[in-house]
Amino acid sequence: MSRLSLQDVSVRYGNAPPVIANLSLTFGARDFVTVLGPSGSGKTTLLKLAAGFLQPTGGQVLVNGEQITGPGADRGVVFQDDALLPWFDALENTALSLKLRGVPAREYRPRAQAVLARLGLAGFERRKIWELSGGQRQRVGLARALMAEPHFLLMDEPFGALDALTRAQMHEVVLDLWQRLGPGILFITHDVEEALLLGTRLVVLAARPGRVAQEFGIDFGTRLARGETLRSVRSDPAFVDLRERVLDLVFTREAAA
Ligand SMILES: Nc1ncnc2c1ncn2[C@@H]1O[C@H](COP(=O)(O)OP(=O)(O)OP(=O)(O)O)[C@@H](O)[C@H]1O
Repeated sequence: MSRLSLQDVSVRYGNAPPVIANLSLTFGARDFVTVLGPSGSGKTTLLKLAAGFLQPTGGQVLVNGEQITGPGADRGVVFQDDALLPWFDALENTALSLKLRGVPAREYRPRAQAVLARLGLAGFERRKIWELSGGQRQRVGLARALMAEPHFLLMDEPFGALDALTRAQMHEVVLDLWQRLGPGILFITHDVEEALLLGTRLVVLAARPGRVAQEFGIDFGTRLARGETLRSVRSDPAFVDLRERVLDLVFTREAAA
């Protein structure tokens, strides 16, 4: 089973104080780790380390015990600004990495079509990016990340710009693909409810330097994925209590920083 491990990592930009110090975090297939923390606590930096876009100045990032040296097909990345190419259609954006590698269209088309259909975009393959809604664009971003059948999905506030209803729909999409395909997910968010509703583990970071303040094991996402309603989960006293505790933890620390 695949495991991604950040071991005692630190990041320092130039001579400035460290942005992340001695942070350790390991997750594997079927883990859904949500990461919450005040602005500047190093959430995006953490994701860049896991993606291999950035090398730590101390410590190691390992996939299955091997130190990573850069991005890899085993790790799919989704950002908030989905970085889709507006002059390509949904299918070409989905298949972009295969297209760039020279894989012929007759091979990448059916694969991209299947992934788009899984994300509810059957019939939208030929639409240009500017002809899609925000939620549909994020689905294309997700489809692109899924094309290589990654073992890990790394998501940086992917739904931050969406309205509440579309965001709730995207939560269902992500929980469904997590349940069916089982990648390990690292999901960065600013939103306490989102962090609680999706994850199996919630990691709260503290700032200056970025480090793990606390970790909680949670089952709300698993319950939603199994069919419990959002209303029932959100009104569960365990959910309400934990939301208050986490809000306290994040905002008290933010105020103190
Ligand atoms: N390339 C860079 N050069 C110098 N400093 C950087 C660079 N990238 C990030 N930083 C600094 O590192 C710190 C952590 O940034 P990061 O984006 O990881 O935090 P974050 O928790 O994701 O913040 P936010 O919630 O505001 O997105 C910030 O103080 C930021 O200014």
